[in-house]
Amino acid sequence: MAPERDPRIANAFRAMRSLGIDAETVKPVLRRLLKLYNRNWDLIEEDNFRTLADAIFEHSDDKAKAEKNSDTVDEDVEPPFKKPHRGLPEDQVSSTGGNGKSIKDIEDGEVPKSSNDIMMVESSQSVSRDPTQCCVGEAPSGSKFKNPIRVNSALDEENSSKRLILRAPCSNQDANNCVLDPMIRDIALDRENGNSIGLREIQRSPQFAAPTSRICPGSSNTSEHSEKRKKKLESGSSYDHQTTFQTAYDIASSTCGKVKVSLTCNHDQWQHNFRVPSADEVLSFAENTCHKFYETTGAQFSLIKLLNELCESYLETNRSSGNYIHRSLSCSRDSTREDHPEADQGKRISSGSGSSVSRGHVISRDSDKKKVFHKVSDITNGTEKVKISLLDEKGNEDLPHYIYCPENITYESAYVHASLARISDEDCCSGCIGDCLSSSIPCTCARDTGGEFAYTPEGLLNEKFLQSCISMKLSPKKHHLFYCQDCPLERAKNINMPEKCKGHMLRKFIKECWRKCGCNMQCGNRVVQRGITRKLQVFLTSEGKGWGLRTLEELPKGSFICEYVGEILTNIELYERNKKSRGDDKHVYPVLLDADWATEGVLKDEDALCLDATHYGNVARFINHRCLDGNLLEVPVQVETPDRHYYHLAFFTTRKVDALEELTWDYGIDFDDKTHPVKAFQCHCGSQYCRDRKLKKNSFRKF
Ligand SMILES: C[S@@+](CC[C@H](N)C(=O)[O-])C[C@H]1O[C@@H](n2cnc3c(N)ncnc32)[C@H](O)[C@@H]1O
Repeated sequence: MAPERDPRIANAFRAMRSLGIDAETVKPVLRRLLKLYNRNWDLIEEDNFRTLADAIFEHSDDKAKAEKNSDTVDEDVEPPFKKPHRGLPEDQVSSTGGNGKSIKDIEDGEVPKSSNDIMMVESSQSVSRDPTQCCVGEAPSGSKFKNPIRVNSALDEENSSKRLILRAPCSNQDANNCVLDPMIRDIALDRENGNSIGLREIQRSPQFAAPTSRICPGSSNTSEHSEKRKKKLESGSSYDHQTTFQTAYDIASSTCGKVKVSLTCNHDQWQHNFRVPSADEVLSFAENTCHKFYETTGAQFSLIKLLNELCESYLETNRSSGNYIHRSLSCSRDSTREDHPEADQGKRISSGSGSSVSRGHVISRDSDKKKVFHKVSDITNGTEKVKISLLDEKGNEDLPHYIYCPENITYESAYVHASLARISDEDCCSGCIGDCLSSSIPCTCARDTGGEFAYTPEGLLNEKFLQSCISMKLSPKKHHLFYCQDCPLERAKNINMPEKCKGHMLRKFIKECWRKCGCNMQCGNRVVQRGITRKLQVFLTSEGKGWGLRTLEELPKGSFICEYVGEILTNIELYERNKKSRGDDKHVYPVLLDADWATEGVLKDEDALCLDATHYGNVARFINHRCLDGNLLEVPVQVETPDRHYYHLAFFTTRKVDALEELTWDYGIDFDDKTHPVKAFQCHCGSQYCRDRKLKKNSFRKF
């Protein structure tokens, strides 16, 4: 062994002792390491003797395994790391002995007796989510620990995982002091356990006093890394901490191999659940993502070909212009890896709604300018049955700021009264069973649609109903418009001298079966309430309309897409909001629920409602306007209340829509009316019937 007075040896023992590792355990491992590293102390001392500590734990692991394998182990003798906890039921706190000794003792060749005890939580246990500190309970009866266990939780930034540090006072010291005593076990928080925080023991050894810093070998990955590291050491190459926890693949290459795209992953060995995927797995996953989000549906598309071409382009660009476009590539030049800091800039960020967002850089070949693109895999945060992605391939727009909400929510004063008592026998089909559409005689819920259901058995809007709605909207002749006696819109503008009502469009309602009906949720007359089922995507439009919504699949005529969801506001509240915003907002998101305003003489303010999706809304808030020939039609749907001041506004396709087509509807804007709550904008709908374009033409003629 090394000379006893070598201060580095003393330091090594001291460091291990502070981790609760006794000298007898340290000695053989340190000796082996010194031999292995050719007495290169730098490697051993690095990171506060981390390598030494690792090696000790590996050694103990190996020893335990060897003991287990050779059937010589007495069943009652506990292996050093896998010892079952005695005297306590599972999921409970247990104690174990530990040894501690001074450097002096070691130098004297003496192994000191156990002086400390530790307490630890084993397996899963629910604890409070207090972010700083909490008590998880009293020590169990029979235990010498009389004080509650303290759990400190801390975010381990290096490993992006939360760690809990458990501290327990020992029996032979003052309890208050003991909380600060180095009798601490680190316990990793099992994040996959969701709300019930699970604690998993990382390390345990009867001969160790509680370590003061974390050492956590034991995952399968760690063994993999240990193997790799051992191989490296055996092959004589110098051991480098940096490269040990990296995986690097060359993914693609130019034909001559001069330019390469490689993938590097820095995965710290302490990150428990990290499984190193193969290059093939990564590529096929990425290729699927490309198909899904970038619509690279052609069979000829291959990500690997694309990346190889990228490498070729690198050379080509160099040849032709002498400029580099390499900034987001990791490029190997003459077999020497070059580090490009930008290569690592694709980050996970969080949008205002809490959605998980990928952000990265797109290389623009023309300008050599990097742009930021956004991809959100699910803007609904899991609140809808289907995921809805968001994609900005152009990198021009900030992510939308709002909170995704799958259902309407009352803001303040709106009167939305849905009660079972209000639903009369004529408003439900309590005698029905199963699917109302399968019955030979349509039930009472079809009464409002002329005794026929509005839906087909395939869940589409039936042709007759759809056509009559479309024709009412396309030609709102006089008898399709109604005029309020005392229009809430005009009243909001001037309560004392309201102007004459400008008219509201008459609508056909669908009435869906609901809670008081005897049918089940799969009944064909429950389409809107079952929610979104189609594959949709929010994307950045190229016509300057901002974000838009498109379908990722072909949609038959009459398909239900989504309903318009937002805050339920009274018309007055909307008016006040609009006044406050002073027209500064880039986009506006209100729709009026005015389909039934004509049925009552004078509508109360709290009954004149609208939906505003500015702050809270669903995917419908992204649907842009198109004059007259939009491929969607909005239909009022009665679900939970026969009171038609409040209803759902559902969108159905007016024709077959191809995959990737933008979905649009006619907002019914009067581009001349500057006072309407749905503010007119400069229309870029592109329709030949564009009303705004006509206005421009007209005003042009005037001049
Ligand atoms: C309900 S939002 C639609 C989503 C919006 N494009 C966005 O980026 O969030 C309505 C707003 O979109 C814009 N918009 C919708 N249709 C448009 C069109 N045809 N031409 C120009 N802008 C349009 C207008 O700014 C309008 O106020």
